[in-house]
Amino acid sequence: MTVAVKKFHHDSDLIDQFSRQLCRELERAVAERGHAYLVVSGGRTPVPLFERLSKQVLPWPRITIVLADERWLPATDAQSNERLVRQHLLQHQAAAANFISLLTDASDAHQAVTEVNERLADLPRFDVVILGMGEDGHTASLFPCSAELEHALSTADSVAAVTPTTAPHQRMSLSLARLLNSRHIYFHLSGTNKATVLEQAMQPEADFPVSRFLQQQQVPVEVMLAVPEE
Ligand SMILES: O=C(O)[C@H](O)[C@@H](O)[C@H](O)[C@H](O)COP(=O)(O)O
Repeated sequence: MTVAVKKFHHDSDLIDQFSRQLCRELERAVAERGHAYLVVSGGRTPVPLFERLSKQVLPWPRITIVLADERWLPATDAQSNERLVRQHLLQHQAAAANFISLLTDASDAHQAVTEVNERLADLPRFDVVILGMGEDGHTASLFPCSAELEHALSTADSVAAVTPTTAPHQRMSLSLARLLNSRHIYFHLSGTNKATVLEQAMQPEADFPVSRFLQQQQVPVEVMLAVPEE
């Protein structure tokens, strides 16, 4: 399956097209199956997309949002992905959406794996998964530097606890298997550095965590990439 890469020179053009496409897919999922499941990522890149999506008229009560990964922090922390989603996505029209948190009261993410797996156990195939990527080739919290990487890439569980050594905070990440149990995966990327890493990660011999998504044959992948004009 080939990866479709759509390049934009302006973030705003990317957001226009991406949000329209997402609306169509979410509407279609609700029309066909009665409910839509949307997975979103944290980090800085998705903020303008979240803000745009939050204002769209969609059947939000029939849409459930899950994070691809969470930093193991209270949901009130400025670095929390849940806080980001609550502040920028679950607003306006989208305030009516359902949200499933990846957080528990446990102080260590490893202690929370069973509880979070149970919380996600009944979820069907995701309709749309939106992932980001770091310049080290991580996606979700599948960090190349972490001791738990092989487990997170091979487990049949929905989630894995991950301790990155090159990024702050312990994480709870959806596993590779759970993320690939989806109908459509998007990567939302911005900047020339990420464009370069993407190109490397798409090579057949590349072994970045993100390569597991770019090289698989199971789920269609589309990259929405904003790079300034040369
Ligand atoms: O919580 C997180 O850190 C993520 O979900 C992570 O996978 C993110 O998508 C990338 O690190 C890109 O982050 P930026 O958009 O901030 O570059």
